[in-house]
Amino acid sequence: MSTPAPSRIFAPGLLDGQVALVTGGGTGLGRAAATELAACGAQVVIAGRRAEVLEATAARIGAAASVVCGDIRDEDDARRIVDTALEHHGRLDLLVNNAGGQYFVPAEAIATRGWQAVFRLNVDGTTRMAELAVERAMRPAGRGTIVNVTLSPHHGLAGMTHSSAARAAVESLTAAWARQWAADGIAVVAIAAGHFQTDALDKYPEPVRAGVARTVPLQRLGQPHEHGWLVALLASPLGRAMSGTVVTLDGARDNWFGPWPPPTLTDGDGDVPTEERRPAATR
Ligand SMILES: CCCCC/C=C/C(=O)SCCNC(=O)CCNC(=O)[C@H](O)C(C)(C)COP(=O)(O)OP(=O)(O)OC[C@H]1O[C@@H](n2cnc3c(N)ncnc32)[C@H](O)[C@@H]1OP(=O)(O)O
Ligand SMILES: NC(=O)C1=CN([C@@H]2O[C@H](COP(=O)(O)OP(=O)(O)OC[C@H]3O[C@@H](n4cnc5c(N)ncnc54)[C@H](OP(=O)(O)O)[C@@H]3O)[C@@H](O)[C@H]2O)C=CC1
Repeated sequence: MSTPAPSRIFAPGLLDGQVALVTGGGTGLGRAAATELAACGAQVVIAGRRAEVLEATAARIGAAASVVCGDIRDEDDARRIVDTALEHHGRLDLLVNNAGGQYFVPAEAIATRGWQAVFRLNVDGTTRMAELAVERAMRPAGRGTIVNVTLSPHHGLAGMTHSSAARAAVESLTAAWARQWAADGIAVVAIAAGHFQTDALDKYPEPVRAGVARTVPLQRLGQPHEHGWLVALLASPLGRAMSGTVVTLDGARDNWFGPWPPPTLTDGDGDVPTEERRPAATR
């Protein structure tokens, strides 16, 4: 097994001896975070539902990475994910609550089950993982950092209103947990991510994808390694001092505004598209 290439921007050994658990660590932003954490010296445990995706990422990272399969929406799976990390390494310094998502849909077309699905994943799953990491690893050790990754909800996410509400809830939980767990030596920070170039964008309706970079004042999508750098920074001692903070990483996208629906998004009848359902086998 190979050792990871050193970080391009951080001092060698910044995170030596640290153990990180990254949910959704097999793909996109989670993979970039796990890769950078390993490059800084951390041991990384990556979690998700698909073994083959996780194994491929772990092979790319090398000996610093290990894999645990599970669904963060399931209580038993979530506990097993945390316990596996602890059994392998005897400690857990960092939880990156990265697994999350939603589907693109006009607000008035969101079914109750769809609203619940988005909350189960983004709010309930994130909460479950944070509480388990605190109870089983961080509080007993008297130290730890939790990084909650959200999609910035700061100006409302038209086209993803369920996610807008869910991500705002996670930001609020971040502030509350930071106060609640401070005496246990635990720091909690959120990253409000803008729009990043990951494979996950392929699932959105074509007109949404086509216009997405233009909604970023920097005029380009964020690159996953930039997100990885921020996660590594928050895993460093500086992250502990930032507990309770939401860090926005978005190329100034929070400053962008425009009409809803954007003229480029509607069809001849003025309707906004909803993204295609995933095939049943992958749900
Ligand atoms: C380009 C613009 C965006 C740029 C920024 C990018 C931001 C990102 O976050 S990219 C990362 C995206 N990644 C993901 O979203 C991955 C995770 N997402 C999911 O797993 C699903 O989207 C989920 C959150 C809906 C959870 O899936 P699951 O619990 O498996 O839910 P089901 O597929 O069983 O559906 C339950 C329920 O939800 C409604 N629904 C789901 N998908 C759609 C859809 N495409 N259109 C309409 N309705 C949908 C529906 O009500 C489903 O109930 P049933 O119809 O009874 O099955
Ligand atoms: N790309 C972007 O522009 C932005 C993304 N984000 C957020 O960043 C995070 C990562 O996004 P990105 O990498 O682009 O997208 P992905 O869809 O690739 O990432 C989602 C990851 O979470 C895992 N996951 C999903 N549901 C569960 C579950 N129930 N239990 C365990 N793991 C799960 C998936 O793996 P598996 O399916 O195998 O379980 C996958 O690895 C998400 O929260 C996303 O919403 C935020 C802002 C912008």
